[in-house]
Amino acid sequence: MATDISSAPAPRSKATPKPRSSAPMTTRDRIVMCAPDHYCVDYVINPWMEHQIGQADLARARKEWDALRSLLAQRAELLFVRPEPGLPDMVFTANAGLAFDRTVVLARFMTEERRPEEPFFQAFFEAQGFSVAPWPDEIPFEGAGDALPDAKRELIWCGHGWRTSPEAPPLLEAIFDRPAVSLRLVDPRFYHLDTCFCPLSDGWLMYYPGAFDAESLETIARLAPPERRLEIQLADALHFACNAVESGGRLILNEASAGLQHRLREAGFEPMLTPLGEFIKAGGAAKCLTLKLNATRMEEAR
Ligand SMILES: NC(=O)NCCC[C@H](N)C(=O)O
Repeated sequence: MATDISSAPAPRSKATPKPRSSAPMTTRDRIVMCAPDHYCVDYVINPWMEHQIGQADLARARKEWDALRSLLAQRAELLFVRPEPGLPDMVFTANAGLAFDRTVVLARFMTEERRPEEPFFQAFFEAQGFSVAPWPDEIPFEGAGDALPDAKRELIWCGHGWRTSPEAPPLLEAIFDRPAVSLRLVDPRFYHLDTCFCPLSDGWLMYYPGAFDAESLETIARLAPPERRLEIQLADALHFACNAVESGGRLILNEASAGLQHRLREAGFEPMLTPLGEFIKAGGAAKCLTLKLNATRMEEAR
């Protein structure tokens, strides 16, 4: 994969960290969410859900989700998908698909439990005026849970190994006309790429190395210079620190150790913690509860 990293920016002086914005000041992120009206854990499709059936507290989940929504609404435009009874994981809109400009690739879920969500997400995108890119039914793809745009490098980081097929990245490359870099996930606790990897603005990458095979770590090292790599410890990864949403100049996440928060500030980010423990019972946190509609052109960003 021939991505040129020679234009990577020089590291900012550690003495003068400044919060940065993930988007030009004139644009606001557009983010899709789905209210937890029907949220619960009533099946097990990842290790986080084991022993959690019936354990999610809906009132507390609603409070956590409302707090996340309020934080995001201060600086982003929010759009809402209608929650459907019997589809408790619809709250995790990251998995609905991957959208750029007016085109969306819809999820083709690996697990039977989540496949019934597909038509509802499709209806949402069509109502918003998106065109749905054709996708082969036999190739699982779990949307922006496993496909993370990197604006600086103009590529898409793609995870596979648990939920998304290794055949997905070349298809995404063709549809979105940008490189898709494959990373293999090897730890079942980090079953989606967004649970262990987070591309940030200015080419920064925050990730938990233990979630990847050796070849994938080499790929990351080849495309990102050490001064732009923020490797995190298992304890932070288990608190879903990588499952962060960068929006409006802030980095919103469930939890991060004091050490990680310090490193993020040194790198110029403004971490903002908001507890999401009820959703971690189903294996998701801030990033999973959101889907950014990516705009590559100013006129599309609104
Ligand atoms: N990691 C994500 O992008 N989403 C979280 C999905 C949680 C859901 N219970 C699942 O296993 O598919």
